[in-house]
Amino acid sequence: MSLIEIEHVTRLFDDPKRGSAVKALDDVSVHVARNDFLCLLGPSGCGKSTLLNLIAGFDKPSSGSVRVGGQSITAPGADRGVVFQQPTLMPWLTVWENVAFHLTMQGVGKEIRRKKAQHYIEMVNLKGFENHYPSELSGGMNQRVGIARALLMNPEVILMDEPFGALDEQTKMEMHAELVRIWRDSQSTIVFVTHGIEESLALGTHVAVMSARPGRIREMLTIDLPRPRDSTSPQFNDTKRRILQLLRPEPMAVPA
Ligand SMILES: Nc1ncnc2c1ncn2[C@@H]1O[C@H](COP(=O)(O)OP(=O)(O)OP(=O)(O)O)[C@@H](O)[C@H]1O
Repeated sequence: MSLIEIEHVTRLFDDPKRGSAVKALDDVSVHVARNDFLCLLGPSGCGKSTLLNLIAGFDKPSSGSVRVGGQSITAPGADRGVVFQQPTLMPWLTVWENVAFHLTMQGVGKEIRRKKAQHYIEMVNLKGFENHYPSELSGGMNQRVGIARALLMNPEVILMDEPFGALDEQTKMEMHAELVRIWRDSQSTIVFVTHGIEESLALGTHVAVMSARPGRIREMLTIDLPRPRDSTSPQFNDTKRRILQLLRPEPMAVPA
């Protein structure tokens, strides 16, 4: 059984201003196995975030079903950690307090919170910054705090919506290496939204290439390139070319 099962999902959004509806997803079916690293790749507006939000439980499909671990998703849950493009940290809390934020909400004592936070702070390579505030860190470091916060809940699935979109190329590449290591160490399952072809190939075990309006899965690719991924290798570039072909707009049917 797959850990995540998305079956024939359609999501329509009402557009009352225009008296119509937007079909953000159209009959999307995706299965994600435990320990997979799935990248959802496609142009702006193809429904990547909509699909991620359905798995997170922030939204419900108009038709079809979304299950994680065999359970139908109706709301957010501790089995799914979410990392957004902006790390949404509390500016008045230190790094370790931000990482342990969910435990504070659960009324867990300070000593246990501190200890648990430390484990994940070290996992994301932020040792020494425990008592810094978000404003004292770089964008990449803040994003790592957000990742540590999601990992601390030990979720079965980590959902990431363009988490490195705001970072410069150099930092992004460092974060890719870091995230692959974290994914391996924590043996988690990741669904990662991106519009970057190279990013999807640097990270994923699978890439779901989506097409725009209505959002559909054009193809699910298995990426079995050796790690660390070498973006100059012929195999990497062959796969990149294949994805570029898939991302080209589908030709309109020509009347006979
Ligand atoms: N809450 C909403 N109400 C109305 N329309 C919506 C809503 N959320 C998304 N949409 C529409 O659904 C479509 C898919 O949006 P979505 O944000 O999922 O795309 P995306 O692939 O994540 O785009 P981007 O890469 O630009 O973030 C778009 O046409 C968008 O306008």
